[in-house]
Amino acid sequence: MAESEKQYFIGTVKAIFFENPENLFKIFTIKIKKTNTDWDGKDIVITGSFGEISEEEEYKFEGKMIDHPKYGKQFQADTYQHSRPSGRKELINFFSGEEFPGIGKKKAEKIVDELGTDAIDKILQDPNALDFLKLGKEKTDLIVEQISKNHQTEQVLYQLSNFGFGNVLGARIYQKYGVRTLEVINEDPYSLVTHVKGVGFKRADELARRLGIPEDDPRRIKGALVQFISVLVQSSGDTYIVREELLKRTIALLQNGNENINELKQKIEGCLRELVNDGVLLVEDERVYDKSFFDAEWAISQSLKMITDTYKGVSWKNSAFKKELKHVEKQFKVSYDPSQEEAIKQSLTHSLFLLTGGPGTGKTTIINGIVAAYAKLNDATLDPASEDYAIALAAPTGRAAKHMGESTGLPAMTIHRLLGLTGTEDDELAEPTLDCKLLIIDEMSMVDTKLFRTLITAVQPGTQVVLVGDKDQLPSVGPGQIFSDLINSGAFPTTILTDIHRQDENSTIIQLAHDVNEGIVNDDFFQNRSDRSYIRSNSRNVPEILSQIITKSDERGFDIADVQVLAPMYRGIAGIDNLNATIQNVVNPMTPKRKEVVMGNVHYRIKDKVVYLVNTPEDNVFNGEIGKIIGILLAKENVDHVDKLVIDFDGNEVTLDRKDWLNIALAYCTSIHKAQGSEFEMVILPLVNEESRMLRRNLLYTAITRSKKLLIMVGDRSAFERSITDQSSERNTTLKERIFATFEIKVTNKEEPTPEEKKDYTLTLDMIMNNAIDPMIGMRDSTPFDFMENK
Ligand SMILES: Nc1ncnc2c1ncn2[C@@H]1O[C@H](COP(=O)(O)OP(=O)(O)OP(=O)(O)O)[C@@H](O)[C@H]1O
Repeated sequence: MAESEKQYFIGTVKAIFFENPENLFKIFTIKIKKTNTDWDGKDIVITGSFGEISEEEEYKFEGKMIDHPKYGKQFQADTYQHSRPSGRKELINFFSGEEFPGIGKKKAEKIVDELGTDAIDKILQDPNALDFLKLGKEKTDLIVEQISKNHQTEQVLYQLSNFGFGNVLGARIYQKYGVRTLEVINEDPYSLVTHVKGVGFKRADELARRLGIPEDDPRRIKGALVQFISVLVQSSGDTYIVREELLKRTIALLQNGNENINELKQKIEGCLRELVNDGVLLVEDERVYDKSFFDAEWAISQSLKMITDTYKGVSWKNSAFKKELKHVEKQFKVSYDPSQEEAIKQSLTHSLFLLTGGPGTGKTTIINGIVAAYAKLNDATLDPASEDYAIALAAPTGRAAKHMGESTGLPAMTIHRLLGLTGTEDDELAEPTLDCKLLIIDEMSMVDTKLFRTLITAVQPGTQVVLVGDKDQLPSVGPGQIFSDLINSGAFPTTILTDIHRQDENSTIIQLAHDVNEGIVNDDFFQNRSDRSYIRSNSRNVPEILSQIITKSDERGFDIADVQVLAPMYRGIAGIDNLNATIQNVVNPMTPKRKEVVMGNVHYRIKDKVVYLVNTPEDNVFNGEIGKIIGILLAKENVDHVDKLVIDFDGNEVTLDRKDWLNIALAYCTSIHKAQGSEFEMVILPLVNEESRMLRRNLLYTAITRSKKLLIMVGDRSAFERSITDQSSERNTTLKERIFATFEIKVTNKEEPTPEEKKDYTLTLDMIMNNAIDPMIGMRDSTPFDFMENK
């Protein structure tokens, strides 16, 4: 075999034994006709991403031989083609065959004489290549269509690989646009930025350059604008971008030093107008929105107005309320304090009520009271099996929903489940309706703009809605700060609970959380108490210290399921990925006889603690749920020939094929964001100076409040101090303004944000023009995905 020649196999597909519909990955065997490798078997297993592969058909596969640790030698194909007739005789038979009526042997000979032995390629590249036959347009088109139909998918994937897209991304692009892929790309490669996850502006830009699209082409400018809006909204959590900021960033990205900046700016503004005309973006005053966020904020405020307008009030008197509350207090063996009593009353007498409070202030106790008193006063049934049952309880995470269900004794579910959402892009288009009279949502701080839009627009006239949460926790991962915007609008009755009721003499964690929330930094924070301690460490020593703590906690009888390490970031020596590997080696190490499967850099073994990263309602597993691996089924041991993991999510056993392992991660250490809505017996919290740009009060507060019994803080003292003193700035949203407008609330004395509250928009156009400032400052080595997701 010549050095430069690629390894190939030509053969007929015998049996396809694995296909992943998501990414076109397939595994099959072929009967070999020809190869330039030294493989001397009759068959070979081929793996790779392919469009349509049909059994009994002949293909040529190019790629390389690999030695799979379990399955032995296989051929990993990176390109493939339907075997084409190549010799003169074969080609003449092909063209004169039944597939092409109207072409006899003579005409077939003519084609090969004229176009040569690569006639098929020539016809695929140029649909006019057959014009010389003078068959007439209709007939010629039919022949060209027939040829391309046979070779289309592979043609597209082949072309995509020429464009530099790997198998996975290429397959994803093909899945989006199908046979129109090349047409779409040629027309506007930047549309990939909007439509295909994983293709960013830079990638589309490289493609555009190859296709000869000029640098100042409007398609390029629009691609940059759309990309920036999407990245900035996701990274900042804002629902819009300040126009000047967007222009600056776009100029900085597009300029190459030669053009006139003012001209470029005008062009960008022209493209911005076109995107607005096309309904992709929306500009209002100095704000630029992705139109879907603009619409969502309006839809939310209008639904809230409908809910308050259609509420008819109550038929019972205050004396009846007082009487029923006494019964409820007796039932729950509790005596509600005045603010708690007021909260229950407000919730029962209003269409929409907001309840916020820190840990242990009695939110759950109040929800119980609301439900019980509501049932009594409205003569409503609490029997979920009854046709008349009309109470819906939900929370953003499975864990929080479970907690709600356990404390009320009534069915509670995730908001996704309640609304029949799938957790995929399709949710954007969903318009569910909610058939209930009382709706209570817990952990409201985690609900983002898009989810709240779907939730609140589903509510029917006359429903009473109670939204409960802790406004001081981290805001939602997705854009928006719904709960605090609703509270700060002042448009709805709200109770802010401040008194701590949890009676545990030895507990100092809750008080610590409240102190952090008030910005109190003192020595007490770093003192060791019976339920919390602080261990000073730099980032390098964090893994070793954590290993020791976990070994000790194991000796003290803590189940690893109850011990949770929470960290702010994925990267770094004290980051989530490294700590997971470290802890796994301590609590669940590999031994020669154990089974293990590997995915990327992650090893999975029986007993490993894992977290689920997406919503799969059909299996009843949701994002953030923690489970334990209880079985590993190797491909060679099962009929499907695929590696499988069996995971126990709290009694719900789910089997995941290898292709679904992207949906899980090791969970000895998770992000603080992911832990929202969950509580753990023991929390270990490493914070180090390297994470300084992430360290904010609400992050530390959220982490501390996840701990029920024991809290161990490890890291740089200054990292903790900074977390307490650095308040996060408000997100930029306009929900409050929409509420003011919809509810016709006159805003007087509108407060200007303080300089610290304003986002850091200090880059001036001049500085960028002079190349004095890196326009990607603060963004280059980090994205929100660094700490929001694990990929
Ligand atoms: N008025 C009260 N009198 C006595 N105990 C109370 C009162 N209110 C709440 N509690 C008790 O305080 C503890 C904390 O209450 P609860 O769980 O309702 O608070 P929470 O705000 O939901 O807290 P978290 O968010 O941490 O779960 C519980 O043990 C509860 O029984």
